[in-house]
Amino acid sequence: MDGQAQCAPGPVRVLAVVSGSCGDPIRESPAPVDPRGPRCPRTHLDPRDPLDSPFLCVLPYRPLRDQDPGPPSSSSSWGIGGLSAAFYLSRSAQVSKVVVLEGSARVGGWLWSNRRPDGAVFELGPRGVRPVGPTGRNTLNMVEELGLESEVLPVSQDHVASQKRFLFVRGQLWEMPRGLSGLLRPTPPFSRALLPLLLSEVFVSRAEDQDETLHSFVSRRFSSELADIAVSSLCRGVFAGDSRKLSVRACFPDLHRAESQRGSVVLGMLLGTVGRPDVAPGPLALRAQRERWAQWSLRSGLESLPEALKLQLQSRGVELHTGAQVRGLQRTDSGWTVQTESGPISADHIVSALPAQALGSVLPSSCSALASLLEQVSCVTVAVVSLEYSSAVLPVQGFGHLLPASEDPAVLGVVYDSVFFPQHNSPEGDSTRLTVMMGGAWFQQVFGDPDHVSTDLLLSRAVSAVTTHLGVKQLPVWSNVALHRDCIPQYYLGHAQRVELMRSWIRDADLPLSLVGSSYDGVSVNDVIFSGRTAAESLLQT
Ligand SMILES: Cc1cc2nc3c(=O)[nH]c(=O)nc-3n(C[C@H](O)[C@H](O)[C@H](O)COP(=O)(O)OP(=O)(O)OC[C@H]3O[C@@H](n4cnc5c(N)ncnc54)[C@H](O)[C@@H]3O)c2cc1C
Ligand SMILES: C=Cc1c2[nH]c(c1C)Cc1[nH]c(c(CCC(=O)O)c1C)Cc1[nH]c(c(C)c1CCC(=O)O)Cc1[nH]c(c(C)c1C=C)C2
Repeated sequence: MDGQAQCAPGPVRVLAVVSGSCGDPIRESPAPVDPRGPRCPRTHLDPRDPLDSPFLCVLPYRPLRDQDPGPPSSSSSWGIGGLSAAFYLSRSAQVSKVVVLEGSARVGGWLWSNRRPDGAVFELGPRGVRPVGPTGRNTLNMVEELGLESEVLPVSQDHVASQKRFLFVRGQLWEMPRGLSGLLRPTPPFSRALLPLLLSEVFVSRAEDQDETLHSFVSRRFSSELADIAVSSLCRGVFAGDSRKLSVRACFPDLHRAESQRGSVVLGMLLGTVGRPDVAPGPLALRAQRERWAQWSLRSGLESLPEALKLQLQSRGVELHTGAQVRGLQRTDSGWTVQTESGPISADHIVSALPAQALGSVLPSSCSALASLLEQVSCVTVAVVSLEYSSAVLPVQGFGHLLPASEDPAVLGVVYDSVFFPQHNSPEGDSTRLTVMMGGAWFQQVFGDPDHVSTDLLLSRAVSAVTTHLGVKQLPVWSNVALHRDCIPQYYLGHAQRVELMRSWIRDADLPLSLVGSSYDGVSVNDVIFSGRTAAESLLQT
């Protein structure tokens, strides 16, 4: 639970600090060499602020009768966590005013869609959202409330992109095992059939330790081969991280709950576990269930979601401010003074959607114990290389492929974007859009300091991965290199306990502060939106 707000009687203002600077500006380059030249002219995306420009969201909050003009307003951009917190706070009748401050110039944080003038969309951050579970239903309910139903692009569970995922292991592409045959027969690159592993897992005893790495958990309960190949790849495909360091409890709480509640992952999956409280599906979420969606996006890219949130917040009277970087936070009798570039702001409560380390660096010295916990949540850097080929070049159809760390630390995986969202292709021709993701936990080791890495090196590494992995001899006709510095938090061993400690420290110190965003309770878009809702609700209950 979030730190409970100790709201002083009288006017109550909530200040949410939300980070929004998202790494380097995009470096876009024409295709390496193509005799016909690039099909599209170089496009320039919205410029982003430098990395050190913070992105702030200030949410003053007070009873309706006690209106306050708040700081001057201007429009700007927020990460999905801060926007969501503002969305859930501002729809409450208890809240008369919400003000959002930030330092960058575009909406959405990592929800970042590169829209080319010819209509093609290249996602630079998330490209698909899952509709399942309480958090998936919650996001669809929000999408509906924002009036975006007609923009939704669903991908059904029967679609080839939902059915087929690949691994690139020992220099070859392998389809991940699925269905009965995948269970009964050994399916390369795995040497053993899965069924006996699943059956024997039921008899493996529970761990005594509080927490365990994903690699150790899966080696212990299933096999070291599964851990080395499948789990290493999975951790790279979700956290861009190292399965030998990531915590099972924090990264995949369902697995941890299955073991602790049922004594077995398999039994937990069959019998179910008690987790997050459920969320009632609205009509769109019910449609997703009926039509068996596996994931969804939006017609103009996922960035439309924060854009619609921004419009919704403005229509509710939320004030949106840019150029108000948080320099520091000081405690006052009634809450906080926030030092910003444009002057100090008073607030009774802060909902922070800054990355944990950024929040740690602006807290006052009286909060040093909390700051040192926050500073332990580090992030990894990912190079996202978008490539467009002029024709259908893929030898296989599916979602994409991943590589275990042992295969190639540099390349995490390749997404076959044009397979599952052909609506985002250029309207002309039969092009193939791919995204190569590189670096993550191995970025420094492979590419060195992100400040000094060359765009050409990243581009040529990505193009050669596509050639080697997929046998594509053509060169791309268009490309874009984006370096996302510190974009995915790593939930290392002990993360969940650290987050509990942060929140109990906040409670014990009566600190009017809530923690929102990908640094704490899950990195997916659904998790982050849900964290905004949880923080808003727990604040409104206080
Ligand atoms: C390449 C990529 C692919 C992804 N794919 C998926 C997917 O397919 N499905 C899915 O569900 N999720 C996906 N995610 C995860 C999801 O997009 C993010 O976890 C989520 O958008 C984070 O939202 P947020 O509001 O917590 O953070 P954001 O605000 O979006 O980001 C936090 C930003 O704060 C900046 N910052 C750092 N220091 C400071 C400071 N001092 N002051 C201010 N700002 C600072 C950082 O640069 C960082 O970019 C992906 C993420 C990435 C990067
Ligand atoms: C190769 C790197 C990455 C790819 N996607 C991401 C990275 C770092 C980031 C990412 N992908 C997903 C999430 C959200 C998780 C969730 O709980 O919804 C994030 C933060 C979704 C996802 N992608 C893959 C899996 C197994 C998942 C989990 C949910 C699901 O099963 O759909 C696999 C995968 N990711 C990438 C590729 C190339 C790939 C598999 C072939 C890219």
